[in-house]
Amino acid sequence: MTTTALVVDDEVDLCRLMQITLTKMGIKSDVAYTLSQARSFWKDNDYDFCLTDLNLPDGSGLELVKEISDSSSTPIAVITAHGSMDLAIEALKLGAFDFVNKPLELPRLRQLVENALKVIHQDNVASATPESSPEQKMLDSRLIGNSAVMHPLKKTILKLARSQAPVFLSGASGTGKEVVARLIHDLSPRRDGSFVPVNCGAIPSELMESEFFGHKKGSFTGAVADKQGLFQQANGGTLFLDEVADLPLAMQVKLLRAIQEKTVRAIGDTKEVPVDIRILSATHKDLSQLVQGGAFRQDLYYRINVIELKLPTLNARRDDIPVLAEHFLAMITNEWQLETPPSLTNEACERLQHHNFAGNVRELRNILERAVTLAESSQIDVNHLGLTDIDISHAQIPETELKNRAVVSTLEASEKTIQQANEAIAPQIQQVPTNLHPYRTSTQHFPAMRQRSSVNQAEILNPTTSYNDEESINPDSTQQEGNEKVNLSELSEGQLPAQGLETYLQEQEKQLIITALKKTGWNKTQAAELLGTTFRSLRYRMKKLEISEDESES
Ligand SMILES: Nc1ncnc2c1ncn2[C@@H]1O[C@H](COP(=O)(O)OP(=O)(O)OP(=O)(O)O)[C@@H](O)[C@H]1O
Repeated sequence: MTTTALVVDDEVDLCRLMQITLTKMGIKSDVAYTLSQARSFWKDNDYDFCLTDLNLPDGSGLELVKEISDSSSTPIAVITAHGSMDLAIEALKLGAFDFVNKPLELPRLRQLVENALKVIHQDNVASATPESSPEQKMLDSRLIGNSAVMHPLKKTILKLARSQAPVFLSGASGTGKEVVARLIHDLSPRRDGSFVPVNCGAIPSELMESEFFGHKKGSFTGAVADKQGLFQQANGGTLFLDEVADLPLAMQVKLLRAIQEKTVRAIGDTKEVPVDIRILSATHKDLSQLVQGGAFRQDLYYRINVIELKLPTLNARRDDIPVLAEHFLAMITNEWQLETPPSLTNEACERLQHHNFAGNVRELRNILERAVTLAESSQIDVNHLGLTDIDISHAQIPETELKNRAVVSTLEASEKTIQQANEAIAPQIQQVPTNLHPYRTSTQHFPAMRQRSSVNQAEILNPTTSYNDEESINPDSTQQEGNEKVNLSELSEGQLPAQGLETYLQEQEKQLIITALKKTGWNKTQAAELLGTTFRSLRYRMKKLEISEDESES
């Protein structure tokens, strides 16, 4: 079937040029010279896409964008006067899928039309198989969750994937911003191009320009060969600026220019190279606040934040926890090549649904990975989860307040708040799960506990027991017999680990495992016993922490 298009512009010559281009691409088109004519054509015909100028004799093309986007899924693109970026952004916000500047460059026009054709093709496939379009399947298999908040989110993602508009993904850490960015790319007409993720906070500022735009050989000391920048790597695809809030101000100016001009110039090069990229960006920080404080440029913010997509926290979609857990357990089974797929007991699943997830979906995945290594069988029960915060189902406390009260998650909570939390919750706690495995001691796992060594905190971990440091290393004293005690924490009173909690814990874990292995002459079965864990778990940890027998020499 022939594709049909409506072209709207009051410049006769330009319309003719566009029509010739479309005909060459196998597309039949009608031309309207005014807004009212365009409306009338639109009413009487069934076009596959529309291309409109914004400046029409009897009104603005933005009206047409709004009317068509509100009433159909037909892709509509706009033609803007050179430099009128604000109008282009407004059109994208209203639902236009792309824009092209005047004076019209034919390669750019062709590229826009090709993207439109891909979107039309996707729509045709989707309408032929409404229940299971390939796009819907991809979305459902990679963005897990069917809760009430996820439905509109998924619908928006499908819509945004068709557009070329820059999308800003906001939301707390671990909510799935990168997952969504990849999906937007893979569902878009750009899917055949590259998805290039870049962690803006991880590039040293002196290397940033070269990383983004590339360099020519010899342009500075150390530039031993030509290097392609990230913009060029993403040409034809998507550039994902993760942690965009961490861009230094000087780099923000250069980035803005490249995004606006759609050209880049490598360090040491004399010519600008055109790039065709879509920008997606994300941060867990409040970017608008950074703009207000002067740490982030308003013009760049405006340019990358054409459409904001806010991702919900896991606490706001607890209904999704079982299905997410099932998904991660299946992934773990696959990745670790487990013979028997692990599963959660009903109690464990319920406990997870009542956990305060400060780290969102990432935290859930980590909890499950740990639980699988700790469980002796394929059944994961509550004690394997190692959750030491308060079961929030028992406490009628608002979520925001709980966030402050969850001792594990918010180490910065004040002494007073923790005590208040204990007082409020203590009567309702029957048995807070404590994982007394040596690897998961309170001292080791929660270094900040030491600095606030009040009885109340210990009660949160176990209301019936208060540990001193020695006991917390291994409460099972029989296992400690004959073994010298290991000083697990090198932190002095009031200190937090400079290297961050995860690294600190990993170092401690490694130290403990090596100690046990040394004591048993590197016999893993005996070392596992000594550590009170399983052979399988020890083997996994050794692999994860890259402990090899070579270290027996050290
Ligand atoms: N809805 C989801 N379905 C399946 N996996 C998910 C989902 N959301 C997040 N994840 C998983 O959780 C982990 C964290 O996700 P991701 O890196 O996308 O989060 P983020 O919001 O970008 O985090 P950060 O702000 O820290 O960079 C990843 O392992 C990801 O695969």
